[in-house]
Amino acid sequence: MTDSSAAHLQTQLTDRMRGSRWSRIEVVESIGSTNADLVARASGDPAAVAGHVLIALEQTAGRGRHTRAWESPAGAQLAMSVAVGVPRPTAALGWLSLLAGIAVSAAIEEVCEPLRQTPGQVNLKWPNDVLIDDRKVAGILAEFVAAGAGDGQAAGSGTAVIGLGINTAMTEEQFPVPTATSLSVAAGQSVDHADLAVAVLTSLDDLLTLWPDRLPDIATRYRAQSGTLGSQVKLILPGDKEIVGVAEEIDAAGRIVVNTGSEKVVAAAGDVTHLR
Ligand SMILES: O=C(O)CCCC[C@@H]1SC[C@@H]2NC(=O)N[C@@H]21
Repeated sequence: MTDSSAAHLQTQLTDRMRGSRWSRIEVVESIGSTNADLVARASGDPAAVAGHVLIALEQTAGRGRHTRAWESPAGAQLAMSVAVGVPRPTAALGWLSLLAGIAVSAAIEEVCEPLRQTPGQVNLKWPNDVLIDDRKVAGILAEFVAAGAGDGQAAGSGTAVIGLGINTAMTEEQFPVPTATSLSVAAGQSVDHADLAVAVLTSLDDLLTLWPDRLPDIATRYRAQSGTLGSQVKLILPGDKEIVGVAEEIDAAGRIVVNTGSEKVVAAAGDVTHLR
């Protein structure tokens, strides 16, 4: 029988990620929110938490974008947060969550053979929803904790906590919305959480070597994986204003640029629907 305990997963991951930027990997059976936990730790000692990874087999108060709740039923999702040191102020902070989307979609394609066969079947909806056949399989929430005045770090520096939830074994009955999916439903394959976590952490490690100095290289990879860029989209902006247009590009700050025909709207946040 395979050992699916938190302690076993932690030992496997610590072993397999040795030598990477991920200096400490912790796996817990249950937690409120892995993001909330790392954010709290980063607020106490920002420098000490960079490189930490926290995984939970279950979250009881998972956090989604726009203060929504996020469901993480026991054993059915890879729920993981990583802490990344941000040593100096940068306008490219928004790219961290986009970069995480690339890492997640690449990892899914790596571990799910059936999904690798059809390029574009796994794609990204701006900013960082990971879709399979237009249904959401993974979400990402990046939060920034600025270093306090007394931390001895440069102003504008801090820690980014990037949280990601990948629905691995969730069933149709467990989906919070009909537009959700999981790897088992979409690919008909059960995925080993250790293999998936290693693939995500390795890909993140690689992509972070390009951030923030080589944004064009990250942008090229984002565009290749994006279902949004070049498409006709509906964008609901904070405050509920709706626009329709072609998603043309992502700017240096990670904002989407939508051309409505009469103007170019640049948005840092919002909800996109792909129209075609
Ligand atoms: O699409 C979204 O709304 C973002 C969802 C992010 C969920 C992950 S699960 C691990 C980490 N901990 C949380 O509380 N949220 C993120």
